[in-house]
Amino acid sequence: MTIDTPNGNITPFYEIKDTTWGGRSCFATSDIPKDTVILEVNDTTGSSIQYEFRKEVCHNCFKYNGKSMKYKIKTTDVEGLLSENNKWLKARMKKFCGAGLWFCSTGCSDTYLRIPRIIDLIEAYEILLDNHTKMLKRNNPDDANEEKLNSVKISQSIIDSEWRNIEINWLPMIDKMKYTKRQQSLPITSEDEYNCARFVCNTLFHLRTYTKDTETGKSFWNLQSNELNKMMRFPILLHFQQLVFRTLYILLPETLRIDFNIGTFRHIMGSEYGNAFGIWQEDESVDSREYFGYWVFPRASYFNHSCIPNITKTRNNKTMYFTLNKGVSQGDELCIDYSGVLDFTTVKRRDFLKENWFFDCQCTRCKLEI
Ligand SMILES: C[S@@+](CC[C@H](N)C(=O)[O-])C[C@H]1O[C@@H](n2cnc3c(N)ncnc32)[C@H](O)[C@@H]1O
Repeated sequence: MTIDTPNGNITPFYEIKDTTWGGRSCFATSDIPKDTVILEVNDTTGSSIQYEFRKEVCHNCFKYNGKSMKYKIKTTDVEGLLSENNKWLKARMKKFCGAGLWFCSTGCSDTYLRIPRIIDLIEAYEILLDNHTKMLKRNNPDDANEEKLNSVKISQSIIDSEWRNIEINWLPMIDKMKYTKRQQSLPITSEDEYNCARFVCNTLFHLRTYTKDTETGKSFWNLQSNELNKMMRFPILLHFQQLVFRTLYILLPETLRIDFNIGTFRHIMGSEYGNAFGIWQEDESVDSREYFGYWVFPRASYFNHSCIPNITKTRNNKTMYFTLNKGVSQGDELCIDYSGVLDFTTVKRRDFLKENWFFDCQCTRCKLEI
């Protein structure tokens, strides 16, 4: 059974309500039989393929066969899509490198190229690729400083004040600079920052479609942010985020920079920590499947975790399905498994959730076992 509602975007199977134990959660609105697909989503607001899989995973359907994908976007594919606004790309067409996108078939690259205004994202990706190629030739000072950057003390006021510093001092300084001087102010970045910058571009691009008056856009802006928890655990992330922000502020083309500001950037990053789903290899067991990257589906981000989940997540190409693995009664909480460690002992499992997801699990199994 799949969802079939008049507007296709609100499931009739559950309602989202506040709880006293774990923020908002989803509750069945009626008795629902096993095997019902209670949510089906393909409206990602942002996705990212891991750097090491960038050539081996199709950027359209996420197919993987252990080898480099055969198809890249060609200059001739892009020429017809260019508009007045793609000034950078127009000037650089002869040197076009494929924007770091690989596909399993011409069908997949054609489908990708048919996404409305995809040229704006291709342009941003190509700019980042060009910058990354230059960065590869430079020594990254952070490699030696990692330990120091990870020992910084983090609190909400420290995070806020670091961003205020960027806003008050760095932005006005950059705004005054001419193009060439701005380029010289680009920070040195590595593969991780390059990949993260691509994820932010991807999100900015999708948020043009999923505006605040759409169900997906509304859900995106309502996502819980895990900025503080994540940075307290990995202090280096504050420095990392600022490198990505500064890179994007200097490089983003006009078409994607309209809604780009510190607030949006922090929400994109903060909500990714704790809400993103893994893009896992299909048709492989949990123990041997590859992790290709992650993506955000705001409408699917209201499921809490349970160590005896009643929902199973699956992926088919670009769609995720949330299917009941047992029958539920009206009012039951509907939960997924975040962790993949349900076989661990109670203590280990709870420690894992605390370490990686920053919460003390309040599910019925944990309550029973402790
Ligand atoms: C993907 S969100 C789920 C929706 C979230 N409750 C909300 O209001 O946005 C994940 C967050 O929900 C909370 N959460 C999820 N499962 C939980 C559980 N079993 N026990 C306690 N808190 C939980 C944690 O704060 C976690 O960071």
